[in-house]
Amino acid sequence: SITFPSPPRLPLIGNLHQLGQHPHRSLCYLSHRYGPLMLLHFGSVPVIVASTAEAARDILKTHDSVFASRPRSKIFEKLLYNSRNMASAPYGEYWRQMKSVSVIHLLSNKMVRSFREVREEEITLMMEKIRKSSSKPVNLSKILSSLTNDVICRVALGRKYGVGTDFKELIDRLMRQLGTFTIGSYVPWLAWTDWVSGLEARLEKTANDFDKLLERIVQDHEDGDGDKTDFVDVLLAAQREKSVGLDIDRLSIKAIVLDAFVGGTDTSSTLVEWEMTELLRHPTCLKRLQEEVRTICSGKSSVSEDDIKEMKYLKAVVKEALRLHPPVPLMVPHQSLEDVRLRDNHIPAGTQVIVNLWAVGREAATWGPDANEFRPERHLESSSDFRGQDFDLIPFGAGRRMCPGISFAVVLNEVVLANLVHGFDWQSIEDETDVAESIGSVIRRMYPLYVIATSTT
Ligand code: HEM
Repeated sequence: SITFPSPPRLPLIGNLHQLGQHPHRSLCYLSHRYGPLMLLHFGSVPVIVASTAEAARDILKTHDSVFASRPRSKIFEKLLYNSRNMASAPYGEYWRQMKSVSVIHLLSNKMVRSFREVREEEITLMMEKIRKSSSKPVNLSKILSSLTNDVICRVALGRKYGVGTDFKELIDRLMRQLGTFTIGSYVPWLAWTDWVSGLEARLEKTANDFDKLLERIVQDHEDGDGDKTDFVDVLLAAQREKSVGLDIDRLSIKAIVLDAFVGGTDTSSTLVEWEMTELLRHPTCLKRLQEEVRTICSGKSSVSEDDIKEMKYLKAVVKEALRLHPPVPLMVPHQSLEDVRLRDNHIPAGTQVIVNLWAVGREAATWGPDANEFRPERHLESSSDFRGQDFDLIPFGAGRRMCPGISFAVVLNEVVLANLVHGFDWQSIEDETDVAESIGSVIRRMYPLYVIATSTT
């Protein structure tokens, strides 16, 4: 049986009462007492929590293929096509095919490069919006959220569905519901409460509304001229030509498109939100970054993607923000497929595992006594990266289940941040910029970031 250290638990709810509002913080705190691999119980469900780089390596590298599945979740099943999307599909042939379609056809470096114009146009629009605020406080969080939504809409669907459209309203509803906690998943005999509370009916309505909308979008693509190359076009072409080895049906197409929104929108805007928050709290870092960007782009009205390559401090700022504020701090839960021995423990098939990326990024043993401080300089001399090889920094995960959207996300992030600091001087409206965190699986700021932007161009 699993003998990892365990905090004492209560009958029925297990350790759920110890998770609090910010489980990544509570679990990190517990790991200081109970160790890098702990056993908790969420209701009646045993869950292993890994909290250090070494423990993460055990799960995501040494035993990657064993821990590559996902636990079943009623919410995912209801909202995400019965878990036939990639992110929540159990490990197996279907998931493998979906992932290779995404990695090869949708999110490859070549595809990411092909969307450069979309990024540039949307960033220009964002900069104009901020400029119009003419030194009055502006809600940067909202502007960033609509930027990432617009970019992903254009890339995935071929056109924008912005604020005020059914699509945006539905995405917001879906994201809210995906973060819902269902007691029935952990305490099976209380499952009826989810039904009585109307949750199941609400989930079903969202899933149906979303499906109708996606169905219409796919149909429009089939009826259209077909010379565009958004995700839906690429998937429809692959289906026609049977070129991917997988007989992708209509449902898989809609589920892959849905993954891009669920996995890519909030995560991408949240990262810029935290970068700007930390830069405002650390004016010397902001100044150093502005100097770098403005020197490399002197005389230019905006920053292009070619300019970014030389920006070493920019890359250090991005790494430092990802280390301290990984947008998905507890990753997506994994589950073991078969029995395995992990550090002399027998782990039965079907055991859930959570890797606490937030705790890994703040480990004093790797990052030193100032691990909790924002200090981008620490990355300037180091060659370690966040692409899944160096386990002390794994904000996108590692191994088979690693985020397929990493290149897409990083290019967008770097060019957005560089343009923001190039085009404006920034001033916080608070004495000390707030760092309170939201609840949910993507951790953004609790309150929107209001700032004063003064145009420099
Ligand atoms: C800053 C931005 C992003 C961050 C920090 C991030 C982070 C993550 C993390 C931590 C995981 C879980 C890995 C695991 O369970 O082992 C993940 C999975 C995933 N991400 Fe991202 N992500 C980002 C952007 C994106 C984008 C832009 C897309 C798509 C357009 C995307 C699509 C996905 C998908 C489909 C999965 C599931 C992969 C699987 O289960 O095999 N993500 N991401």
